[in-house]
Parts: sequence; C-alpha cells; structure tokens
Amino acid sequence: MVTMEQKKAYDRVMRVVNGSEEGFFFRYGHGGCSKIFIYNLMSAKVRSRGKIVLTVASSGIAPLLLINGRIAHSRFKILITVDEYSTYNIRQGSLLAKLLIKIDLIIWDEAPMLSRYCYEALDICLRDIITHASIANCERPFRGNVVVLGGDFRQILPIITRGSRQDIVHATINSSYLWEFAEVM
Ligand SMILES: Nc1ncnc2c1ncn2[C@@H]1O[C@H](COP(=O)(O)OP(=O)(O)OP(=O)(O)O)[C@@H](O)[C@H]1O
Repeated sequence: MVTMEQKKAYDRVMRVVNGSEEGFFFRYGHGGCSKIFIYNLMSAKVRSRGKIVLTVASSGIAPLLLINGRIAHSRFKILITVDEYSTYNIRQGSLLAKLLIKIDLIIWDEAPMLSRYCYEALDICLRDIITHASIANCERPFRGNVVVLGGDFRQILPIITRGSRQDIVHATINSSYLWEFAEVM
C-alpha cells in the first residue's frame, strides 16, 4: 500500500503523462525513502497502457532494481568525458532516434551522480531529434518530454578530477539552466 506522499508524487506524474502537459520532475529523498519503488510503480502503469518508458540510472547497481533499467551511458550513448559542448552520439533516423521521438516518460535514477552536462546534452539531443518530427514544445526542457530525475544530493556527486568544492557544485544538475524548470517532489 502506498503512502499519501508516494501517491501524491505518483498521481502528479501520471496526470502529466496522461494529459497534454509537459513536465520535468526531480524526486528528491534520502536513501531508502522509496524513490525506486515509485519509479517502478510509474513505469509499470505507463507501460501497461502501451506507452514507452525509458528507465535508466547513473550507476551500475541502481538499474538492476529498476524494471527494464539500463545504465544511462549505455542507453543514451553518452560520452565518458562530457563538457558543455557535448551531445549524444545518436544519429537522425537511427533506431534510437526513432525510439526517442516516441517515448512518453524518461526515468533517471541517481541523477546527482552525473555532470549536469549529461542532462543538458539529453536536452539538446531531444530538441535536435524531435525538431524533425514536430515543432511543438520547442521552448520546453527536454522538448516537452516528461522526465523524472531522482536521487539524493547528500550521496555521491559528480567526480571532477582535481576539482574544487565549487567545481563539483557547479557540475551538479541543480546548477544547470534546466533546474529552474524542475518540479521537486
Ligand atoms: N509503500 C510501500 N510499501 C511497501 N514497501 C515499500 C513502500 N515504499 C517503499 N517500500 C520499500 O522500501 C524499500 C526502500 O525503497 P526504495 O528502494 O524504493 O528506496 P530508494 O529511495 O530508491 O533507496 P536508494 O536511494 O537507496 O536507492 C524497498 O524495499 C521498497 O520495496
């Protein structure tokens, strides 16, 4: 049985996935506070309606707990070293590009572990790929796709070789231009 707080977060995302709204959510909570439990609930429900959900995680262990989870680097072909100019290695017309045009929900766990440039590259990639399919939502983050990131900023942050505290904070997702669109839940 889900708690009231879990139901509220689940209902909020489901309303957006089922409606025409776009949404970018961040599920924030400490370890063991049911983030994966909610992701699995959401992905099972959305998939049961014949819709497409991509579930990924930043680290090698978390995808094992997600239903059909994959490592984000493998799923999106993210380069190992990313910077502000990075994009994903996905070609127009490829099978992955066609899949990305059709997705209804992206769930990405352990998001604080990766550099914000990984998410900004996803944003650029979706804008680029979906531009060829539709001109709707061109101003919205992730081209209007429903994206749920999640994780705990008190756990592992991006690793910056010989980086200072400021460099690490600057590399996290909440320093990104995308963060102003995020609905934290
Ligand atoms: N409403 C619920 N009913 C039954 N079990 C629950 C419920 N909510 C959470 N749990 C259980 O609590 C445990 C911790 O939940 P979960 O793994 O989703 O946490 P998490 O926030 O993803 O943890 P971490 O940050 O360490 O990955 C799991 O075993 C999960 O099945």
